[in-house]
Amino acid sequence: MSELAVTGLTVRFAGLTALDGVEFTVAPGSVHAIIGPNGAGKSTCFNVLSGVYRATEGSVRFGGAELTALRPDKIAALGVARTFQNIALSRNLTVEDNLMLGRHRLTRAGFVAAGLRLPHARREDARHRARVRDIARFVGVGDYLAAPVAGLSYGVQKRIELARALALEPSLLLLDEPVAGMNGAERVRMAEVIRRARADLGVSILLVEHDMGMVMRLADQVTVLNFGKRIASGPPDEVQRDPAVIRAYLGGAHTETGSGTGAPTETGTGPRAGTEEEKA
Ligand SMILES: Nc1ncnc2c1ncn2[C@@H]1O[C@H](COP(=O)(O)OP(=O)(O)OP(=O)(O)O)[C@@H](O)[C@H]1O
Repeated sequence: MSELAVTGLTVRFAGLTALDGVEFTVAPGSVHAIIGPNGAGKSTCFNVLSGVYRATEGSVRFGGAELTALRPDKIAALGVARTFQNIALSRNLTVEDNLMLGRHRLTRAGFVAAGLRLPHARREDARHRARVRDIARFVGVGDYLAAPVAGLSYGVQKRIELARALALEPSLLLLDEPVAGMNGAERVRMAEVIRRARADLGVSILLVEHDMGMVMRLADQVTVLNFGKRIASGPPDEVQRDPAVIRAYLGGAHTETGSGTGAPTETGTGPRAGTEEEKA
């Protein structure tokens, strides 16, 4: 299992510095959350880690590789999978086919062998389908394998998105707002799946999430960004009490638009970090 080490990460877009010398480490098998007000640089950070954006400066090391030099498919091939804030599934395909697509990098038989249904390609296909069924059951969508994604509820689709990332057999999972737009019961369920992905599969998880209840409950370590800079890091309960963090969330410079956003404090001035149960 590898550690993810981010050092001096800087991203500039024309005149704007979206990330400014950001540093953090995700220990193997841990859950690390990145939080911060809107526009703090969280998505930019995810996009660099998954190869979608290029870093202007700095380094992202994982398993001996420098990720800033690699394209998204090469990063995925190193065992880094991500989910997206907006669901990125093929809506007209079945759940099973979406998960098989997520597994694409692990399949050896080429298109021709698979198309001709040669014996070795058939055996490989059966092996992958069996694993996909296991993963679907793991995230609680086993009953929907044959169903097209389009007709399924939003909460179920978010779990399929997670299953698709797990189908890659990742050692590091990047989760971009996994409970955004979910109701309370769906949030509780997703939190449990994420907890088990770490506990049972040993996957390291980097989480961007506005729901502070989720962050406080799931994360071992939290990094707080504001205007592209790291302003705090540490265990959730420490970070929650950090005056710089409270100021960043209460400062009027940002507009909160997402559900469950607000100060990760219990001061009563900003929305309190409620648990998922409280919100259910
Ligand atoms: N492709 C881009 N081109 C120009 N500016 C960008 C680009 N992507 C992000 N930015 C800017 O970089 C800054 C950081 O944005 P980013 O989306 O990373 O913040 P965030 O913390 O994810 O915010 P949110 O919580 O609203 O998703 C913002 O000022 C944003 O407008």
